[in-house]
Amino acid sequence: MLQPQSIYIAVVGVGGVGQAFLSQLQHLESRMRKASPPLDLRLVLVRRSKQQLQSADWSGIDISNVLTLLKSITGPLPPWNEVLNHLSKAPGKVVLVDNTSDLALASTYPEALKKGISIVTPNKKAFSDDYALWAKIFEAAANGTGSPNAGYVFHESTVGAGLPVLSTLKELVETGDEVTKIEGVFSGTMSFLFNSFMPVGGGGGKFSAEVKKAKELGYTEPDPRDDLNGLDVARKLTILARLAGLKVKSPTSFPVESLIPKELESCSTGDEFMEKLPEFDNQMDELKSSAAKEGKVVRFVGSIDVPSKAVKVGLEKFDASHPIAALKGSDNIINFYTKRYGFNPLIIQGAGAGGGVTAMGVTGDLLKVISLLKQN
Ligand SMILES: NC(=O)C1=CN([C@@H]2O[C@H](COP(=O)(O)OP(=O)(O)OC[C@H]3O[C@@H](n4cnc5c(N)ncnc54)[C@H](OP(=O)(O)O)[C@@H]3O)[C@@H](O)[C@H]2O)C=CC1
Ligand SMILES: N[C@@H](CC=O)C(=O)O
Ligand code: NA
Repeated sequence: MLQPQSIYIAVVGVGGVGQAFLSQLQHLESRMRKASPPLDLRLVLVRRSKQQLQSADWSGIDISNVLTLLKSITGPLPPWNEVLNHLSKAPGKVVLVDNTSDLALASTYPEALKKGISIVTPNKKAFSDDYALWAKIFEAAANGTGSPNAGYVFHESTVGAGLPVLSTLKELVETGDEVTKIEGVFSGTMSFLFNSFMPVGGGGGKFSAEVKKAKELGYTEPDPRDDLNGLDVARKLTILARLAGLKVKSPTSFPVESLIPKELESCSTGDEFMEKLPEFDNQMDELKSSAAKEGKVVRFVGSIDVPSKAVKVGLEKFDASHPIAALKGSDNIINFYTKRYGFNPLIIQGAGAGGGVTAMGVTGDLLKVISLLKQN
């Protein structure tokens, strides 16, 4: 009998998104095994910050037992360049799933792609840091201008988690529409915070308590200061602006409003910051009552005006009847204004953070890579 084609999967990061991804991978692996023709999706490497588990002979790791197996690993973490070299010698195509928020790891994507390793990731760093890294990634990738033997790269979950934001924008651009403006709520954490701390109609909890909840729900970045300083939204807008054709230099090259109180800017750890944040709840209460006096609520939004190349991120006041004011939970709303859609934007709305919905975007990207690899 003909052996099914094998695709080798390496996963880095097993936090909220990584664990949800592993459970979706298990589901996909079983579906692909029964498909016609069958496909063998084989997990061959799992790595976290201090441990790595590797399938010695490419035979695969039992997905259901990964976390327990990882815990038993001791000893030093192998250097990442050695891991990439090892993966490039796999007996078939390799897909690297980066579920970390590590910039150093993201900076090795061009090298991995040139070695024929495909990448799917929710990690925004590679696509939103210096423009030079973005350019190197797409010069190396087979779905950029790289060699057909190079790897493919997809990163849907870097904006709006699993919502089809990047695929929609790419299709608008590739089918010749002209995107003039993109605006909305791009952070699940910020959406959750303002929807629960300052709901339409009044009431709401203490700001610092809502930040704690957002972290517990898995919405925040590993360090919640990366959400509250506006940089997470700035990174998402950088990615969208670049896909819309603007060569945005970096996420700090345009105005970004931070919600970090001045006095807490010097906190050395995220834990210290979380501990001291309740002392500043009064500042956010003042913001809430001043907006309420005008019959409005405040929300954290972003926009890209393509013709003027203006990108900005920060707080804005909205009437209670505005769709942005009426968002619930961790919902994002992304409005694409284009020549084809005229005055009424194409709108994408739904949960913009959380392990399951983010992993869905990553698994969806894996499916896109599988379908491309099957054609080769
Ligand atoms: N949470 C969400 O809703 C969304 C998240 N994202 C993105 O998804 C990514 C993961 O987020 P999330 O799962 O919430 O984060 P977590 O903090 O829960 O998990 C991060 C994981 O990455 C591992 N890790 C960190 N640095 C390294 C490294 N250098 N080498 C190997 N492993 C490393 C950590 O290891 P260890 O377990 O040892 O600590 C951990 O397993 C981030 O880039 C985030 O921006 C995108 C959209 C939505
Ligand atoms: N921390 C981010 C996670 C998704 O990108 C957010 O809250 O939106
Ligand atoms: Na998305």
